[in-house]
Amino acid sequence: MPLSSRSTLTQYLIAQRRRFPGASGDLNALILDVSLACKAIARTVAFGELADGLGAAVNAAVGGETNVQGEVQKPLDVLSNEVFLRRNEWSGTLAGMASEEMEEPSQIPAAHPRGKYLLVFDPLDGSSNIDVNVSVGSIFSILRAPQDVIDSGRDVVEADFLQPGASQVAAGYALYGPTTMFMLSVGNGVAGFTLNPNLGEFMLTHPDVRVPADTHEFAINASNSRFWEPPVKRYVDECLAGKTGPRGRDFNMRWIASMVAEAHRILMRGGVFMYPRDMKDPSKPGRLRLLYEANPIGFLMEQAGGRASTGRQPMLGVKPSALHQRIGLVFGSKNEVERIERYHHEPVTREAPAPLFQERSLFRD
Ligand SMILES: O=P(O)(O)OC[C@H]1O[C@](O)(COP(=O)(O)O)[C@@H](O)[C@@H]1O
Ligand SMILES: [Mg+2]
Ligand SMILES: [Mg+2]
Repeated sequence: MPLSSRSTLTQYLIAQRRRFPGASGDLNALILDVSLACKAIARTVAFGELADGLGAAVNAAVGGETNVQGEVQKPLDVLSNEVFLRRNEWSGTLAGMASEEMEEPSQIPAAHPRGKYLLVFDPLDGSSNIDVNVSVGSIFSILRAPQDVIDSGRDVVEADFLQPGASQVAAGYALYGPTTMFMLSVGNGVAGFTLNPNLGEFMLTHPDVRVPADTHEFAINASNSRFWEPPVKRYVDECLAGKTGPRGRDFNMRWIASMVAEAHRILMRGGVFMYPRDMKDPSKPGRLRLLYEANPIGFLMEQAGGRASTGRQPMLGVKPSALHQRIGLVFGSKNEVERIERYHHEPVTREAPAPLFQERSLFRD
């Protein structure tokens, strides 16, 4: 059956599975469970201050609790994490899960069947935006469990998850915006689905998402400019110089403070996003997390013809060293990301800085 805008996520997955005649269907079952978790979170997010049990405290800190990142947990962070765990632990497709909100990997309870995949997620990205009613989302990455985990059915440990982004079997996110969307790649391009609230179904509305190679839109938290490394300063200064600078054209800037929403804008119309490594806190080589933010978004970008990088090397080639590892992240339109990488590899010469870098930078120290 050919796919159309009336196709559901299930129908799309069935069509994808035909590429692998021997496939068990476990991956499809897992993705459908993830999409169900996202629907449940979408409902809660949509109720806002009215959400049951959350009430006016919807965005207050949970009794001052912090997660493993040392960041304040909101009730919706905790609730979304629970929804992901509960929705996915029964499917029989998973060997284990890991999340931004849990220090250690989560085991599939002994009474439940275990499977061959690992699920890693940021249950709510951009949660500081909840109280101002700005888009948030859930990001997920699916890896194959190491063979000995599959064979023995043993408990998972951190090392099982430390696989480069190129090993992802599938990745995606749900965006809880004016409409709820589910963006997915199973390694065969990127497809986008819009939640039909009447049917409660994700419908295929964006069958083949492509990121334009060029853009005149960039996104970065400019309040960190004094901590940026020279290649990032140079790139931003050149964008800001617009028509009068070396780029010879004007750029627009965006910052939503919700990475998943920025990624969505870039998938839809191009752009470049940067949360680069900087000198703000030497103990943190970047703000965003490799396994459940940078890698899944990087996978989608690359699958849509864009590029994802640390600034120095392709993101998907990085071998992770820790479950909650942070990393500098640059992604979006291919030609711009490649330019930023080039700036990182060019030697910084004090005598010949980028034209506007020292004299006319709007973001000078
Ligand atoms: O506070 P800043 O510097 O604007 O950072 C915003 C960034 O933090 C994040 O919200 C981090 O994600 P979480 O909300 O999952 O912790 C990103 O989505 C976003 O890009
Ligand atoms: Mg996040
Ligand atoms: Mg989060």
